[in-house]
Amino acid sequence: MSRWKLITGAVLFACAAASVPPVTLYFISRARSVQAEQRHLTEYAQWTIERTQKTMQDATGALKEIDRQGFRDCSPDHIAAMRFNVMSHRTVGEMGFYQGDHLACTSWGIVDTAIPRRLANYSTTDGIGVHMHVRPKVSHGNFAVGLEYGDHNVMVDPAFMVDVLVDNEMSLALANGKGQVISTLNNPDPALLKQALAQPGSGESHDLIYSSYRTPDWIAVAIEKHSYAENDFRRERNVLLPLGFLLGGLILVAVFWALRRRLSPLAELEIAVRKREFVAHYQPIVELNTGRCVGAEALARWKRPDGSMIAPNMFIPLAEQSGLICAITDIIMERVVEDMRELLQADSGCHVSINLCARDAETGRPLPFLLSLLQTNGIDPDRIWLETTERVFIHPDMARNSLTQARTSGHTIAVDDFGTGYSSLSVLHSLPLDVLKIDKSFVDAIGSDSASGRVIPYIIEMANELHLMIVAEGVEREEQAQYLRERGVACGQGWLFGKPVDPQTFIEYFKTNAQVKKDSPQTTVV
Ligand SMILES: Nc1nc2c(ncn2[C@@H]2O[C@@H]3COP(=O)(O)O[C@H]4[C@@H](O)[C@H](n5cnc6c(=O)[nH]c(N)nc65)O[C@@H]4COP(=O)(O)O[C@H]3[C@H]2O)c(=O)[nH]1
Repeated sequence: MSRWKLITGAVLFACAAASVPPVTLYFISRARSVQAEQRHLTEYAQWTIERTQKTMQDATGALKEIDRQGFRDCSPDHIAAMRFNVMSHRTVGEMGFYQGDHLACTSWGIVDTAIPRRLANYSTTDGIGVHMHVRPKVSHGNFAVGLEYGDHNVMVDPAFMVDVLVDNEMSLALANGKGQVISTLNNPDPALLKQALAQPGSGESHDLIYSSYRTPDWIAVAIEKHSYAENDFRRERNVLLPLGFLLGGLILVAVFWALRRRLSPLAELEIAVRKREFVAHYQPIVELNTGRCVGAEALARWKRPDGSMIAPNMFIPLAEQSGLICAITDIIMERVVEDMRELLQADSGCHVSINLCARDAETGRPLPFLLSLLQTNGIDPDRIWLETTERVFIHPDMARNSLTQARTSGHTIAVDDFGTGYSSLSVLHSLPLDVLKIDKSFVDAIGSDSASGRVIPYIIEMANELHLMIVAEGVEREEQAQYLRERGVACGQGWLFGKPVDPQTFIEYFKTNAQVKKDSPQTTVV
């Protein structure tokens, strides 16, 4: 994924993720405030049913009392007993007695018009017949709830059933167990009441909240305006929203921290190592006297997914610092074997030089891996040169062990960038070295009167004294090649002969330049 895509994706993700906690907590605080208000409404619905049950208890008490007294004759004593019952039960408005299929007398006296007995709308679980909306024909009073037990009935004002002290503009409704409304207080919204009676529990419409409470005989519904939940909502919001913004902020910080980390050069390099995004390019090494190509140095390139190549000086220092260099060395070794297998298997006189970082040169870590790789692919270890730098010689004892091991395995050992370090002659003498590569800075200075230019004959002399083969690096001009040739330097590497190229181009170059060129020391340039 490209850097910009990653940044855009991360910014979008961070914004989306950071908005989740405040938005969620906003809705949670709203839901909590609505739930709190609904609990409050449920309590009112419960109280309404308690009130109804008390009313029923009082009214059925009156009915059972008169039934127990055994009057069945509408005698003055019977009527007096009914009056007494009405007076001693607060919720009872009037009491009546049926004889056969019509009302014979009430607490008001003998009924002289024909009032037929009707079937109750339904019966409660304790056997009381309920007439839901009765207009008392004797007293011409308001609509009442008629309760019937045996042959007696009572008229109850439905307002008693919802006689609850409500706050705000709360409205109440009481219905029987089948959802038929018996009494209301403060005109509850009909549509919402219908919804509340149809499904148990709590709910809301855009401006109202309701809660219902049920028993087998009764359903009570309490309804009020949404705005009454506002106070709770404000309180909840004041606590939860800052927490939401804090969490959102933490998410932003975490995402940007992760993004920064992901975009850091080290993270990029780690991913590149994991994805094995490294390839080797090969720079020819040429025999100066004959112009014959004798091998190449494998130079790492970081090949990005978009095809661009990153030069080693951009990532090798970080790789060395972070320890990722070990993995990169292994990848390059594998690439060399893959790329050059056929050339190295054939007795073509071609070698490939692989760079070892200082730590690997000291510890010898990659040697067993390299050896098994070469054995598996049928390549003689003497086809592989190992390049190390003078830095390794700070710990000559460690370097001696691993370099000896490498040499015993058959590899040629070269000291790279020679002249840039501070190795003494005695240290160099004590180490198992085969090749000395003169650093480009000295080759650049050939022909000039600079200090570097004056040093090069001494480096050559020292290498000869130590019986080391010399490869001069960074040869760009023919006069440099001529100078080196005249002083017996065996090989050169540089743009004069060829720049580092991809494996296929190098193989073609090698095939063209592997023979001795008698006429001209120069080779075909890639
Ligand atoms: N201007 C100029 N430059 C020339 C000329 N001839 C060669 N060069 C450059 O000099 C460097 C030679 O490699 P080095 O001294 O081993 O220096 C290498 C080596 O120290 C390190 N390196 C490269 N690949 C690896 C690797 O696989 N492992 C390790 N540990 N280090 C590596 O990175 C350094 C730089 O490599 P490159 O950028 O490929 O640069 C290469 C090469 O492209 C020339 O005539 N003119």
